[in-house]
Amino acid sequence: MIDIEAVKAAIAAVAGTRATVRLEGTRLGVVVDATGLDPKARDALEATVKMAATAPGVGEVRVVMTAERTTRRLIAVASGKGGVGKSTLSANLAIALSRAGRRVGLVDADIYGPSQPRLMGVEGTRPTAKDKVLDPVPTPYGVPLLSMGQLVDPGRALAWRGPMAAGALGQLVEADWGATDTLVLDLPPGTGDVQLTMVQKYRPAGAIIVSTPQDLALIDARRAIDLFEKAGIPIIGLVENMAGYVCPHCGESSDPFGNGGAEAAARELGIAFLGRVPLTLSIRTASDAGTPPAAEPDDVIFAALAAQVVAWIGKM
Ligand SMILES: Nc1ncnc2c1ncn2[C@@H]1O[C@H](COP(=O)(O)OP(=O)(O)OP(=O)(O)O)[C@@H](O)[C@H]1O
Repeated sequence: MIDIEAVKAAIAAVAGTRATVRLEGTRLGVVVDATGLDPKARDALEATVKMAATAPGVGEVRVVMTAERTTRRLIAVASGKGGVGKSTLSANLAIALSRAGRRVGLVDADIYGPSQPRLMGVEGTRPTAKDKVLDPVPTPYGVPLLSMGQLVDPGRALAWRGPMAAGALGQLVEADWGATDTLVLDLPPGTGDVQLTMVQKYRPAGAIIVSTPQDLALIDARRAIDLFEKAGIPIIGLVENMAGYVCPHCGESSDPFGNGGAEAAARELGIAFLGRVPLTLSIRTASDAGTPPAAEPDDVIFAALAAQVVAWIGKM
């Protein structure tokens, strides 16, 4: 005999008025209104309701979460030229977004130097596939990953033109991402045909441009912005990487390339300025060792960038 009132009380204790309970024979169905919850809170509520519903005599428990599933958004990270820290930023932003409550996956589309498997601590891991659909590789940071480097041998993709690169990107983006709601896309550096074709075909919701202080006087950042404007993709904003040098010995910060230039450049270009990431030895060593600094409990730098991106997504 099932004590339905006790079961209802147990469910109400964790879900309040969000839950509606129905018993058919020994089958218990619970419909939970998940409106307004972020993806992680929604998962957590589903798990606690399931636990609360498991009572003596109950055969099967079915929990149905209502409210629309959020659509998966691609957030592109781009740079006008190589070596500005686009991959480092993509990895750390993906982790920081995950820590901010989003369900995040990372797509490494950088055919010229796919570095995400190393940055995310899963170098040498190959994804499996089911019916030709790839299964993203889990990483120690709760952000599953697919990388061009896991599909093709280094060097082979270098000569690809746009359509081939976009075809390969399709396998990464259309993989089995499950409940992932945000895909951070690490684009190849530059603003040529490969990047334009990828962007036109997979239409990111928005783009983040990474630049360094010494590039800002140059036209690279502007070229990257033009690329997205041409494709009709909104720019989320500009991140200045390697902004100021933090001495590993005394912790003092200095600005060999001046200070405030990026913010002024963003203003001039008519885009938002998302923040600066300093040039520090620890960012380089931690990233290269596969232990991204955004995963550290005391991270504030990448968390602040992620907060801006979450706010931008919220306004969409
Ligand atoms: N803020 C930083 N402080 C110190 N080192 C950094 C910082 N950002 C990136 N680096 C280092 O700079 C190098 C280049 O970074 P990264 O590979 O992320 O650049 P990229 O723009 O993605 O390059 P590519 O165009 O080759 O893909 C790496 O060794 C990385 O560890």
